[in-house]
Parts: sequence; structure tokens; C-alpha cells
Amino acid sequence: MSQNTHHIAILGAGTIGLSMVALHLRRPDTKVTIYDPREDFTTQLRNQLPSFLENTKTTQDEDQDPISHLLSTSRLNIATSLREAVQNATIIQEQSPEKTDSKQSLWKEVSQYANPNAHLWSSSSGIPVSAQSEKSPTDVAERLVVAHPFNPPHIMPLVEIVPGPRTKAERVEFVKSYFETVPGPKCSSKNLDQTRTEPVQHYRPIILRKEVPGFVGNRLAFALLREASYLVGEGVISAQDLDSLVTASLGPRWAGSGVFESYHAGGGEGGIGAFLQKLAPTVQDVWGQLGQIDILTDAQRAAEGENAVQREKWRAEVVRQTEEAYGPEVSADVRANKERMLRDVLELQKQ
Ligand SMILES: NC(=O)C1=CN([C@@H]2O[C@H](COP(=O)(O)OP(=O)(O)OC[C@H]3O[C@@H](n4cnc5c(N)ncnc54)[C@H](O)[C@@H]3O)[C@@H](O)[C@H]2O)C=CC1
Ligand SMILES: O=C(O)[C@@H](O)C(=O)[C@H](O)[C@@H](O)CO
Repeated sequence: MSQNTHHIAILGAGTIGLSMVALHLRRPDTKVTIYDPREDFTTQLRNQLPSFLENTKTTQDEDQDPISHLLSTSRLNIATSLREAVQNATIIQEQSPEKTDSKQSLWKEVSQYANPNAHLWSSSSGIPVSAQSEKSPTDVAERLVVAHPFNPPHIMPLVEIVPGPRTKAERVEFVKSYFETVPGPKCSSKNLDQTRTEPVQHYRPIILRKEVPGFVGNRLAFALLREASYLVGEGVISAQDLDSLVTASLGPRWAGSGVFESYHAGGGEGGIGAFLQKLAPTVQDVWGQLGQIDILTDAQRAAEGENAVQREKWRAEVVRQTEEAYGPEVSADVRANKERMLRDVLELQKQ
């Protein structure tokens, strides 16, 4: 194994943190130190991490307990404090709870113990660098970049890179080139052509040109979630039928062509310009009538009391119907099947 070029401190090893560990360990030139304050962390690590690693086949002996193998070779290390995790790291990546004050405190503590040249990455879904670095020394704002993954990062290729207004360009270039050179997951389906001789880039980092709350991926996803929730709440369609509608149309379409390329094709002669011209009345009608619903914070709900019920009546219906269709939570078997499908779809995209 090559000399460890990258020593990565993973702060927060929940859903995203563990998936990121599997992602980073696919590079032969990395070692990972994990820190998480939860009391049952080591148990959770041993129970959960192997399923992520099985997709990446990082151990030579498939029968060997992968965690013990990684710990014995020091490719994986467990820290008992944040200070221990970051003190020798070249890259520090947080996957802590999506709370601004929590991330601000984390970076402030990191700045006390980390190497002043360490790269600082946040996996946040929507909290920008400018907010996260507010309580830290200036150099944190210059080093910190959001590298927002889509779940599960050990498989999903998007890394949404969101620099802050003071993030130095070389920090952005580094995170982009790092993820571009992370090997992809193994494909699951044997009937896909596995004869490729040259590796194909798997991760697709995309750099945003300015900060916006929610970045881009989640703004798009949450716009669809809002309309979908409105339509279910109004009784127009069931949650399960809406999901089927998406997987029978938009889902497969968008696996091959994005929003604008799809409408460019849909416009026929004249492309998207013609599409927008021809469909303008219908599109404008729909845009003018999209669902205006709210999702309240606990504080807002408490403050509004009875009124809150009206503003978010859709929520109870969406939860009820989704649980009725799919059970109280997604089972491990279903999750594994969806991941297998995802790996195959991504393999097809490369062909
Ligand atoms: N769950 C998802 O689908 C995605 C989540 N994200 C983002 O990733 C981050 C983590 O999300 P999840 O993994 O879903 O959360 P999670 O709740 O599964 O894991 C968070 C972990 O952070 C630990 N933690 C709490 N305080 C900490 C601290 N001060 N230092 C280190 N660790 C600490 C907790 O013990 C927990 O294990 C959030 O910012 C979230 O927005 C990004 C993309 C997708
Ligand atoms: O959808 C995803 O995987 C990411 O875009 C997210 O950030 C998550 O959905 C997040 O919003 C929920 O934790």
C-alpha cells in the first residue's frame, strides 16, 4: 500500500460519516481516524461499517473481519476525542448534526488543535461556510469548503462543492481533484460489461459559484418534495402512486438527461427555446398554482398552537401514507436492493 498521503479525520460517524469512511478507504493513499461522541459509537461502528465496506471490498481476505483488518493496519483509527482525531490530520471532514451552532462550535474547537494547513470540509446539506465559520478564527473561513454529498456518498457520484466568500481557490481545487480521483463502487450486476480496462472517473464534483441556502441539489429536491407533499395533502394522488409516477417517468429520464437537456430534446426543432415558447401558457398556469405549504420548526409549532395544525395538515397525511406503503422505516434488505440498482444505473451512465 502506498505511503498514506491523506490522513482524514471523520468527525461524526452516523449515516453520512460511515459512508464517507468507506469512500475514503477506497483510495490506497488514505488513512482515516474517526471521532464521534456517542457512547455506543464503537459498537455502532462494528455493526454498521462492514455493510458499507462490503460494497468497496477494501480487505484482501474477504472472510476476515474488515474492521479488525483495517484497525490492525492503521488504515482505520478510532479517536476518543476531537483533539486526538484532528491533531495529525491533513483533511478534516465533519458529518455532525445539521445545526448551525453545533457546526460553529465544532470548527472553533478544530481550529484549536488542527494543523494550520489542514483542509476543512463540511458535509452539510445546506448550512453555508459563511455561517459555519462565523465563530472561528479567520483562517477557518479561508480553508473551509462545503463538500455536500448525496446519500449514500460511498455510491452516489455528486459532490456539491460550495466555497464561502473567503475560501481560497487552492482549497476548492484540492477538494475537487481529491474526489475526482476516488475510485467508484463495484457494480453489482454481472450482466453489465465489466471488461473495461481503464478506470472511469466515478465522482462528479460540481462547484457552485455562490452560496445559497440549501445549495442547489437540495433546493431542487425540496421544491419537488414540497409540490409532492401538497398534492398528497390535497388528496390529488396517493404517496405511493406519486412515487410510482416518478420512477416511471422523471426518474429514468433524469438518469440519462438532466432538466435542461430533457426539455431541449422535448422541444423538437428549435430545442428548449421552442419548448418554452410552445408550453409557456401551460407552464405559467402551473407555476402560478404550485402548492404553498409550510414545514414548521418545533418552535414555530409551539408558538402557533392551533394555527400550526392548519399550516401543516399535509404532514400527517404524507407520513401516514408513506408508512402505509413502505412500513415504519426502510428495511436493510430494501436498502441493499436499492443500492444494487443505484450501482447498476451509475454503471450504465458510464457506458
Ligand atoms: N442523511 C442524509 O441523507 C444526508 C446528510 N447530510 C449531512 O450530513 C451531516 C450528518 O448527517 P447524518 O449523517 O444524516 O446525521 P446522523 O445523525 O446520522 O449522524 C450525526 C453524527 O454526529 C455525531 N455528533 C454529534 N455531535 C458531534 C460533534 N460535536 N462532533 C462529532 N460528531 C458529532 C452524532 O453522534 C451522530 O453519530 C448533516 O450535516 C447532514 O445535513 C448530507 C447529505 C445527505
Ligand atoms: O438527498 C440527499 O442525500 C442530500 O441532498 C441531503 O442533503 C439529504 O437529503 C438531507 O437533506 C437530509 O438529511
